[in-house]
Amino acid sequence: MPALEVEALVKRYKPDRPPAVDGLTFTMPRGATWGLLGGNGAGKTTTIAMLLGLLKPTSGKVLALGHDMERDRFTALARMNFSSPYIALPHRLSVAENLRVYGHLYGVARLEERIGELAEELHLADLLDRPAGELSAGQKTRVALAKSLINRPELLLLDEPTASLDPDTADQIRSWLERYREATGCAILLASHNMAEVERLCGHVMMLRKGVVVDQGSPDDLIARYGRGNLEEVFLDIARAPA
Ligand SMILES: Nc1ncnc2c1ncn2[C@@H]1O[C@H](COP(=O)(O)OP(=O)(O)OP(=O)(O)O)[C@@H](O)[C@H]1O
Repeated sequence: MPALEVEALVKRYKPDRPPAVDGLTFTMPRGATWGLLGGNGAGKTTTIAMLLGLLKPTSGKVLALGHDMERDRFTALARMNFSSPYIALPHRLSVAENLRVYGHLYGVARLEERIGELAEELHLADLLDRPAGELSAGQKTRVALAKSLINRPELLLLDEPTASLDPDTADQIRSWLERYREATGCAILLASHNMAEVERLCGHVMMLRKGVVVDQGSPDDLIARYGRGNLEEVFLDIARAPA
């Protein structure tokens, strides 16, 4: 069974505006890491919000780990998780309290042990007693990632997973994500503007433009097909092509 099956997904926010996502169809296998790329406003966040069931699609269908997100959302959500720089954690709660709240929501067994593991792996030990609202942007990103892993998800949706991280920390997080995927077989869909990150982590990328996938393939395939030296150059070619 695939991690995600998405069929003809459409989101139209306003009847007089073009759809933000316009007929997205794809099947992402278990254990894969895929990238969702596109310029500002291409529809990445809207797509992720629909995949999570946070936003109701205008039409189309999403099956996450075999569960229909319209009818059986809560069974699917227990086995998946997400992280986004756009969703703030409760500000007054400490980092540890935040992780406890989410851990309880997901019914995580041996929660304190899990929080300890994540604190060690993501170097959060010094932050556990600090209020989430007082952290720097990069520290918040790491805490959001810890939150997204609290229930050992089988499907992880990451919107800009290394936003605001310094190059050293971002590199550690990417290595950690690779190890997590290898150890657990978790499927990861990530939206990112960092092409080097996508080239390193993703086996397949979908290029979105105005809510439509205009090209897709492995980073190596795309680079070869466009006759370019890296994914950033491919991205620029696609983004600047006439509509
Ligand atoms: N709540 C909303 N109401 C109306 N239009 C919206 C809403 N949210 C997003 N849009 C529009 O939908 C389109 C896609 O936006 P979305 O946030 O999904 O893009 P994105 O690819 O994530 O962009 P970015 O890289 O800037 O984060 C944009 O044209 C945006 O203006």
